[in-house]
Amino acid sequence: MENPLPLLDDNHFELVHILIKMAVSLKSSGSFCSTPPQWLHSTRDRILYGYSHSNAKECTCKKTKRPAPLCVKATSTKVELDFNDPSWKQKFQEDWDKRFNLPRITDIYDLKPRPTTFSLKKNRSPAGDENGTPMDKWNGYVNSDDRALLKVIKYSSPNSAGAECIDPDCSWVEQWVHRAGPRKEIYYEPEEVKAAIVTCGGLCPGLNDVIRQIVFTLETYGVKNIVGIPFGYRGFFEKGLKEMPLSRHLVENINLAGGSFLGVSRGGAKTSEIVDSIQARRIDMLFVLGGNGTHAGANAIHEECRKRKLKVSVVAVPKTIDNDILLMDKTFGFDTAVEEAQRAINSAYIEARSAYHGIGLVKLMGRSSGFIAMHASLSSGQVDVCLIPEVPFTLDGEYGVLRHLEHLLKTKGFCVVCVAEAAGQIQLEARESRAYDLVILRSLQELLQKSGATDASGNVILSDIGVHMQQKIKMHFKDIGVPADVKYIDPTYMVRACRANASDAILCTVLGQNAVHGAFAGFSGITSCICNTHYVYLPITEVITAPKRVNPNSRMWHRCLTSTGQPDFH
Ligand SMILES: Nc1ncnc2c1ncn2[C@@H]1O[C@H](COP(=O)(O)OP(=O)(O)O)[C@@H](O)[C@H]1O
Ligand SMILES: O=P(O)(O)OC[C@H]1O[C@](O)(COP(=O)(O)O)[C@@H](O)[C@@H]1O
Ligand SMILES: [Mg+2]
Repeated sequence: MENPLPLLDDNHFELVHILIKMAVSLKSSGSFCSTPPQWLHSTRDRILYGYSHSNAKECTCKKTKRPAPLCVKATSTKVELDFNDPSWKQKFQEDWDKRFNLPRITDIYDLKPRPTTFSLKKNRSPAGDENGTPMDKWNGYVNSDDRALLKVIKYSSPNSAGAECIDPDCSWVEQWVHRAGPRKEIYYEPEEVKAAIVTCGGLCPGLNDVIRQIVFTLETYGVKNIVGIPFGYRGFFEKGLKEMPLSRHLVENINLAGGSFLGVSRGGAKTSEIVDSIQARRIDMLFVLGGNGTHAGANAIHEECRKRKLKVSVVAVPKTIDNDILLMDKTFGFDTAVEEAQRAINSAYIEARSAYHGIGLVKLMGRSSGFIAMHASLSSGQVDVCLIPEVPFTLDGEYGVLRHLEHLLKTKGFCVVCVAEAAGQIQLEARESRAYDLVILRSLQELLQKSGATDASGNVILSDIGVHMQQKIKMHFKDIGVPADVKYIDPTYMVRACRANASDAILCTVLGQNAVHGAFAGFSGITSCICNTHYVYLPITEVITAPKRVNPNSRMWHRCLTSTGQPDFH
């Protein structure tokens, strides 16, 4: 097949860089820096970015005509901040509060709450316990004004490792998000509630743990009508797929196995048909377990329910081994995937170590980010080269990976390479254009052909970087006449089909319970997650603007480099 993109030399490459920046600048209709920002995150109507000091004088804010580091357009309400204005921080925070405000069914309905039926003190009625102690003296509930801090590091300079700054001085700005948990007042009559659970996307360790906890918690509130929607969103409209009644008894042991008790699927999400089905089935609460695609779907369902004025709470729980959802510490399943992945790395190490000039090669999943590869490399401690999509690399040439492998065979006698599924193949997306995306585009051209094919959900189907590298390594050592024994391991589906490990099982338990508390509190269009070690609710809109990626300037990536000892490969 013909390469759709010509190979570019450095000058042309710069030119493409400039053209893309112009496109991004037009698309986001915000100010844009003429040199690549250190980090940038934007959507069509929102753009939030920071600059390194070295870039400080080089671009201009569209509205204020000040140098770009003095302005940031940070909100969906299009607030543009002028950092010379002494009240910029207050403006930022007001806007932040608006963005992170949780949508709730009372936004469209005038509903009166009722005292909760959720109590861990079994013998107390909402009116008071047998000793007359009123429920409101029991401090087991989360107050609606409780908040958790999203960021806790105060960077003293934008040049601090991994710094994420709002203004050029990297001032301390409080970014509060809503604390998750049971509220004293609820907006549903549990006896009348019909609750549904659906699991979408690819498999992930912990799906069954979350399903189980949602059922347990719903029953604790007094819900009797709980159903599972089979095979993802497809189960809402595909004829012949029947909803499954769920109870504590039925789901008691499902956490002992991996996979999803309800089944999963990709694609086929037609929001209006799904909402028709929700209406016809008289579902009041919908719990959606999935990744970024599923979250986008959940938000669309939430919006459509609002449009139709349906009293339905849509609450998501972030699932993906890729750990690629914004703002949260991690998604459930990620820890387990890393643990399994390091077993594959260990096997590759043993094979390589035991062979004459052995090269162990492991490919790990991650559709758009290298978190599993980075963490498995760190946890195993056996990796000499870790390649992730966020960091550019070349295979050939003086600074290429192959030359380094030669060096490792010569000095150490063997080596282990861990490559992330998307390494060298991240698509350039204008809305999240970063300096290194452009280099990745180049390495994509050098490394692989793009087929342009997508899966049923619209995710780009990547080329097999593992097989490609295996062939390249073999050919290279044959060409230079050095023996090399390459052993390639692809543990892909083994990594995600297993049951959750201990830390994921706890995470699933908390997130599942909190999802139910969120629905009873009347929230909708939210996700139940962990941020900065605390359990919180975030509006779905804030977590789906782009996939989360490894920050090459972060301490974690630097630690990975320290551990592998690899050089820059470009
Ligand atoms: N932008 C979107 N809007 C609505 N539904 C979506 C969107 N993207 C994906 N979906 C639906 O969400 C489900 C899961 O998406 P997928 O990308 O396969 O997995 P994941 O949610 O794990 O990322 C699929 O049924 C897909 O059709
Ligand atoms: O072969 P499948 O089922 O399409 O899944 C492949 C993808 O699933 C994942 O494991 C997880 O993806 P999701 O979280 O989007 O489901 C990716 O790492 C991988 O690219
Ligand atoms: Mg996904």
